[in-house]
Amino acid sequence: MKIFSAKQIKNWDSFTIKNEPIASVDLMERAAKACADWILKKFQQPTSFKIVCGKGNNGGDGLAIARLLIQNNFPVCVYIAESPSAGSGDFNINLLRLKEISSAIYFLESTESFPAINKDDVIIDALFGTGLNKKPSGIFKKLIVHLNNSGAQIISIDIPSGLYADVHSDGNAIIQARYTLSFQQQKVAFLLAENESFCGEVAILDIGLSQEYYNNEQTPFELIDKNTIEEIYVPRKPFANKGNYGYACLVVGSYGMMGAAVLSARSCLRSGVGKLTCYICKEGYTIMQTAVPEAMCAMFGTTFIKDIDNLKNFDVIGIGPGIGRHLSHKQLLQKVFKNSKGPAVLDADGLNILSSYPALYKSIPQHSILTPHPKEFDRLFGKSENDFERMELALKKAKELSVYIVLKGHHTLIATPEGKGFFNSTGNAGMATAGSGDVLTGIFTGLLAQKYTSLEACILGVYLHGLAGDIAAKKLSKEAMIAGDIIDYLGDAFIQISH
Ligand SMILES: NC(=O)C1=CN([C@@H]2O[C@H](COP(=O)(O)OP(=O)(O)OC[C@H]3O[C@@H](n4cnc5c(N)ncnc54)[C@H](OP(=O)(O)O)[C@@H]3O)[C@@H](O)[C@H]2O)[C@H](O)CC1
Ligand SMILES: [K+]
Repeated sequence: MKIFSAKQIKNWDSFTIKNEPIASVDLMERAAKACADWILKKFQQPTSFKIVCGKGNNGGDGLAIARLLIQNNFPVCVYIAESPSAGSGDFNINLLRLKEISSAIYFLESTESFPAINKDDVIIDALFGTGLNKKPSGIFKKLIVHLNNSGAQIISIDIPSGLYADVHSDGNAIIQARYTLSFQQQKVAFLLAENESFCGEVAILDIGLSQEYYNNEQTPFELIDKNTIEEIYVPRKPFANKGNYGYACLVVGSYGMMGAAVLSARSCLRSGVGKLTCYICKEGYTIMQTAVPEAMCAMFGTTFIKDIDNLKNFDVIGIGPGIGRHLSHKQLLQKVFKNSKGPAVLDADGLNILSSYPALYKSIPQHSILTPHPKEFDRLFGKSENDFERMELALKKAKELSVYIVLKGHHTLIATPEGKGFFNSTGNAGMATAGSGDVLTGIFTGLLAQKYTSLEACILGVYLHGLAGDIAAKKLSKEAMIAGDIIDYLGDAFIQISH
């Protein structure tokens, strides 16, 4: 699903109003009804709502929600933050409509007029939406702090007030929502870790914005969903043999880190690869042959891999999990880069070694997949001040080096050489566990070997990895699940995407 900027969302709004056609106040009513329906499902009597509104359309949504909740017999007080603005047209229409059924409407002109808030109250935050155009200051800033300090649950309408939808919200006072009810689609700000404490649980509500605008509008950002996966996933052919599904190579493991090697080998095989050889150190031989009998082994070095050969035999090479940082690994990387038939997969210590030799960056095979977590990313490309800056840098570097950068996180970002950014929608905090990244490397290597393109392998890989993690968390809990469980549930994940 495409993700639009605040400006594009505004245009989407106008396009819908003009072409559906629908009066803007009726579109606001549709948005408010979607929010009220969600709230009515979640909260029972005798919840008391305090709705805090600005004077733009976000505030208008708040007023319409107030009316709908009152009509459902909930106690509702409305507070409007005063400003010199006359209020948007639809705000004013909704204010008149609300006044007909309620007198509990208060204007906040100073901190003295701020309401006392009970911990059991539920606050609905409709102060600012996507129209935020400067840092909240003065009474607005104080109001945001007052609401955050109240200890009451906050539901933000469209976006937590104070947060920008698609740029870094540098030091802004921002509402810390328990829930954010946003319209039609995710916003980039919701997908970045730096905003986790503001957005809470995000629910996306369908308000019927124009499909035509959605189809025709271009954007660099997408959220990977079921539809994206349906377009990519290729079911196995009935007459297939293992030769049809590629020959992968993993350069993995060292003394004390054979677990990473085993995890990546198992996940590579569970991703459907035809054949796999693991390049490992001698001391890992018995471990690998016992733990993963389906994989073949080639051995070099005693405690770590010293050298490799015959790389031309493989359709794809994955390098990194558990190899440690040894001086000779520079040559190892050079050999892999030189002998790779196509794109390679680089992870963990593979990336750490690479970051010590920036001169090697230019020789990374075209369309290779680099899978750094934020710290590895910073080591490779330099520190970023915030998540937006890191995202932009990932897009720049992916283009510059003609590689796919998979920046791992809660919503993993795939930065492509074409300048696009795909966010993953599967996965959970239980996957923040040792070995989870090794599993992902195995999956990418397995999918590339089966002739998925690098972009397809990235998208399908992160989605399957997250989905298997979600299934594991459901069965075992986020706490108890370990990386090996992600592999164990890869089969269920494949079954889900193939139906
Ligand atoms: N397409 C949709 O998704 C729909 C969205 N709706 C809702 O509309 C808002 C966006 O409404 P908009 O009126 O454009 O903007 P806001 O309500 O967010 O606020 C704009 C007003 O606030 C003032 N402003 C902005 N920043 C500040 C600040 N830091 N301090 C003080 N005041 C601020 C600004 O006034 P200026 O005169 O200063 O420019 C604006 O007046 C969207 O988020 C949804 O909630 C529709 O209801 C349905 C369709
Ligand atoms: K809001």
